[in-house]
Amino acid sequence: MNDNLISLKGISKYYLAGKQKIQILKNISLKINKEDFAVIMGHSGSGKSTLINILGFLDQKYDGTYKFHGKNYQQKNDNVVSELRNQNIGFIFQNFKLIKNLTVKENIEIPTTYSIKNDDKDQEQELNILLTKLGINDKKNNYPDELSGGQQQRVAIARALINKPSMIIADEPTGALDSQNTKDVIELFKNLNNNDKVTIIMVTHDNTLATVGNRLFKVNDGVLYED
Ligand SMILES: Nc1ncnc2c1ncn2[C@@H]1O[C@H](COP(=O)(O)OP(=O)(O)OP(=O)(O)O)[C@@H](O)[C@H]1O
Repeated sequence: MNDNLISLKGISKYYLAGKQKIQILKNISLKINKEDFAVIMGHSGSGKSTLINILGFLDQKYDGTYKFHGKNYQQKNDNVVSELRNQNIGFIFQNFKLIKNLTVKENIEIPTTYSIKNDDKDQEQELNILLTKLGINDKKNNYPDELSGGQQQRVAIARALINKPSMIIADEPTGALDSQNTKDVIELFKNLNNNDKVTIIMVTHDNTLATVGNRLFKVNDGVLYED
């Protein structure tokens, strides 16, 4: 199967520094298929976050063409793009980005506030399945501060998965984790990719993770290479 999910053609991105236009991404072309687990590496400041912000529809200001499932969303209004993001993409960050004064359960349910309402009972069941799968079912009513780093990242992963996204974008998801938790997160990603057919795009600085996916990309000074 070679089902195309993402197609970038000639993507360039510029920022203004005073009057000077600085090119951050340089003519990037790329295809990612549904079954891919793509790892993106590169030096600090090379443009990785800029690239995944575009892939995740967090940034619509770029030159070139981005097609998702064969469709171009660059000119669509914010509501259409938010819905697309909410229903298709789960985001995971290095620092978890959990909300401190919400419980684990409440944090995970945040994305469902904006989606078409499931039956409350279905949602509760869905949440329990997810928490059990991630080994944090006993932490449902705890606050993020009461959890270890590895547990907090699993909460963030549950939040990313609650709407059943077709794609996960993970920016340094293991950057704040020890080696055992890193292994667990990668195993989970592999499982999601293999069994649940979730596309994974993961940025990492960790050389030991270069080969965990089936695709390896390197960004060097705004230019993308496939290894
Ligand atoms: N809003 C902005 N305005 C101006 N320049 C920016 C902006 N955001 C990013 N940059 C610049 O774009 C370049 C690429 O940044 P980006 O965050 O994509 O790098 P990165 O590869 O993700 O780095 P890191 O590994 O440190 O997270 C950097 O030189 C950065 O300073």
